[in-house]
Amino acid sequence: MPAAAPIPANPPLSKAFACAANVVAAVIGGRNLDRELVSVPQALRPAVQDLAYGALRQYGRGDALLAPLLAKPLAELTIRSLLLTSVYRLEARPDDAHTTVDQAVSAAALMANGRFKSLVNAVLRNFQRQYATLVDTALMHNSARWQHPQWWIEKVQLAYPQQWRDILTAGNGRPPMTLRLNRRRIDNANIYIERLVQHGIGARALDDSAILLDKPVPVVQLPGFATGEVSVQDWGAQRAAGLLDAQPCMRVLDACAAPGGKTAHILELADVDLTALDADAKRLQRVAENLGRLGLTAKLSAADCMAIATWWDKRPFDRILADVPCSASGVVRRHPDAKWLRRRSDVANFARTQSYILDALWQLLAPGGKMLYCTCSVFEEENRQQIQAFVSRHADARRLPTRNQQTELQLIPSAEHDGFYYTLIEKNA
Ligand SMILES: C[S@@+](CC[C@H](N)C(=O)[O-])C[C@H]1O[C@@H](n2cnc3c(N)ncnc32)[C@H](O)[C@@H]1O
Repeated sequence: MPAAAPIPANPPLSKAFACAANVVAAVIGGRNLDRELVSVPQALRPAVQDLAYGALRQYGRGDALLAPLLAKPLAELTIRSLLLTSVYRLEARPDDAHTTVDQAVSAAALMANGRFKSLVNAVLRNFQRQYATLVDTALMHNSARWQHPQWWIEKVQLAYPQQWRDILTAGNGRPPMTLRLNRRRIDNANIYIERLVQHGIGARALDDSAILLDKPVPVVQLPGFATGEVSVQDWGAQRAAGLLDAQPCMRVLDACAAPGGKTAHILELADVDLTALDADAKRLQRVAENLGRLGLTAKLSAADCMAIATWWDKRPFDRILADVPCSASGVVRRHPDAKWLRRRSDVANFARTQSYILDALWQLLAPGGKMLYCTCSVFEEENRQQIQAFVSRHADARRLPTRNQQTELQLIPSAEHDGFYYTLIEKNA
């Protein structure tokens, strides 16, 4: 096999465009964005990631902007994806429009035997000429205006008559990067912030242990990361360990643990006897890595938490964290592919699985014990409706206050945290 040509240190943008177009086409075809990005050569990855994330974040808008410029829908998915990434960059970098068009046309020459080079050139030049009219027309479509599928917009509007615009807008933004201090190692956020500043990283404290960075940085640049002084964890996710209220020596189950952010936080706050399960053995490996870096220990088991007979030793748990698989509608800005890949029916499927998981885990809870149910969703079927149905099925379940006497906490995505739902349920003694 001939050796692959080496990629230069600063590869031309055309290569990034061609590669991003392939990634976006794969995602439109149903593949996972992050998994596709893993196979992108390292030298190209930052540029490809920016183009692919950007194009997918505003896919509804890009699609509507391009439609009037194409005589008929473009069957060649990679070329359509090249146009989507080009339109994203033209809007994001209006100062660099000449380079965008030039490099996108060069990318087209590298793809599909160069058959679409003239078409790409013509579409992008027309895009520039007709921009104002195209935007006016596109914004008449809801999915272009709010950059989410129509069914998703309707669900959020119905559930949040006041806040739906904020929720959708937050879903289209760039996610914040937040750190969690390991309170076993550092007990004052301001001390760590001073160290960040010495490393040229701006940040502010959100509470005693959560620190919001002014902008994301690679973890290798964080002082003390490798030695377990801090972890990266969204502020909304940091609510879990405190709400669970695990006390020293308790038996705790983290039933859906990977990659282990909440597992580690629980262990940082108290010396508990913790079992961390995940159905995905590969993802469970990340729990092991995270705990190793932080110097923490738990019993790890790759198991389906509902298949109790395969892993449970019949000793009840005092606390259970059920951070269940969900639509991830509260963290869509971190996974912009999800909103276009999901179907309305997926939400009902997630809700069904969540109810099975809840019923299975309830059998494992000691009388007087507490189970914390958590999703990173803003959809009611997975949250309020799920828990209302659960307590009506289980006469021995009682909901406890989470904050201000409310028995549930629905965080909507904001500049400071992602969207999360929490509710704490106690089993009658
Ligand atoms: C929302 S993620 C958990 C995030 C994690 N608690 C954290 O804070 O890092 C949901 C996890 O549930 C796992 N999962 C899905 N179905 C499961 C099942 N039946 N039993 C155990 N784990 C399951 C998935 O593999 C996924 O890792």
